[in-house]
Amino acid sequence: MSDPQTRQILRQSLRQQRRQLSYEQQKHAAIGLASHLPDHSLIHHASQIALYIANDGEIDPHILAEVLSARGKQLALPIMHPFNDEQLLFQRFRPGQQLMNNALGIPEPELSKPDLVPLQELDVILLPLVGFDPHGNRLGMGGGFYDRTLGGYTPAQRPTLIGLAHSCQQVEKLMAAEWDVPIDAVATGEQLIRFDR
Ligand SMILES: Nc1nc2c(c(=O)[nH]1)N(C=O)[C@@H](CNc1ccc(C(=O)N[C@@H](CCC(=O)O)C(=O)O)cc1)CN2
Ligand SMILES: Nc1ncnc2c1ncn2[C@@H]1O[C@H](COP(=O)(O)OP(=O)(O)OP(=O)(O)O)[C@@H](O)[C@H]1O
Repeated sequence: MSDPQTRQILRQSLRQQRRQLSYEQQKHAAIGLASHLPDHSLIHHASQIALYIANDGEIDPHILAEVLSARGKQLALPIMHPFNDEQLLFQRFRPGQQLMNNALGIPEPELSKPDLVPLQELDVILLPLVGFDPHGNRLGMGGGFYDRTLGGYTPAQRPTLIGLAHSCQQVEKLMAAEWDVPIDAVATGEQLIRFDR
C-alpha cells in the first residue's frame, strides 16, 4: 500500500464509507468523542489544542470543542497558508466564531496575524484522517498538508498528534511514505488508542 495509485483507491473507498454513515451514527460518534476524550490525560494536561471543522463525513469535533472550551482550553483551527498553499497555519478559535469557506470548501477563520498560534505553542493537534492502522500510520486527504506542516519538527518539538476517526476508518496496514509523520494516538467515538514507539 505504498504506491500512489493504491493509496488513492483506498482513500476513495474509506471516504465513501465515512460519507455513508447515517446522521444518527455521526451524532453518536460526536457525542461519544466529546464524552470520553476530555478526561484523557493527554487532553486533560493540554492547554492549547488544535482541531478542525468536519468535512466529507469526518468524525465531528464540534461538541468536543464546546466541552474543551468550557474547561478553559484554548482552541485553534488550521488555515491554508495564504502564500505557501502547501502549509497550514493555526489560528485561535472560539466556538461560534464566524468562519468563511476556503478554496477547498472547508470553513476557516479569516487570517488575523495576532491570532496565529505558533505550532510549538500547541500542546495537542487533533487531526482529521481518512485511514489509520494499528501502528499509527495515517492516510489523509492526499494534499500532504499536515505532513508538510509537521515534517520540519522533531517528535520532541512537535505537539502530541491525535487523529480523530470513525472506527470504520481503521485498516490492517498502511505502508508509510517517507514523508508521513506518524501520529501518537487515534480517538474514536468509543476509545483512545495509543501507539507505542
Ligand atoms: N476538516 C478538514 N480540514 C482540513 C483538512 C482535512 O482533511 N479535513 N486538511 C487535511 O489535509 C487540510 C485541507 N486539505 C484538504 C485536501 C483536500 C480536500 C478535498 O476535499 N478535496 C476535494 C476537492 C476539493 C476541490 O478542489 O473543490 C476532493 O478531493 O474531492 C479537502 C481538504 C486542512 N483542513
Ligand atoms: N514533507 C513533505 N515534503 C515533500 N512533499 C511532501 C511532504 N509531505 C507530503 N508531500 C507530498 O504530498 C503529497 C500527498 O501526500 P500523502 O498522500 O501522504 O497525503 P496525506 O497524508 O494523505 O494528506 P494530508 O497530510 O493533507 O492529510 C505526496 O504526493 C507528497 O509528494
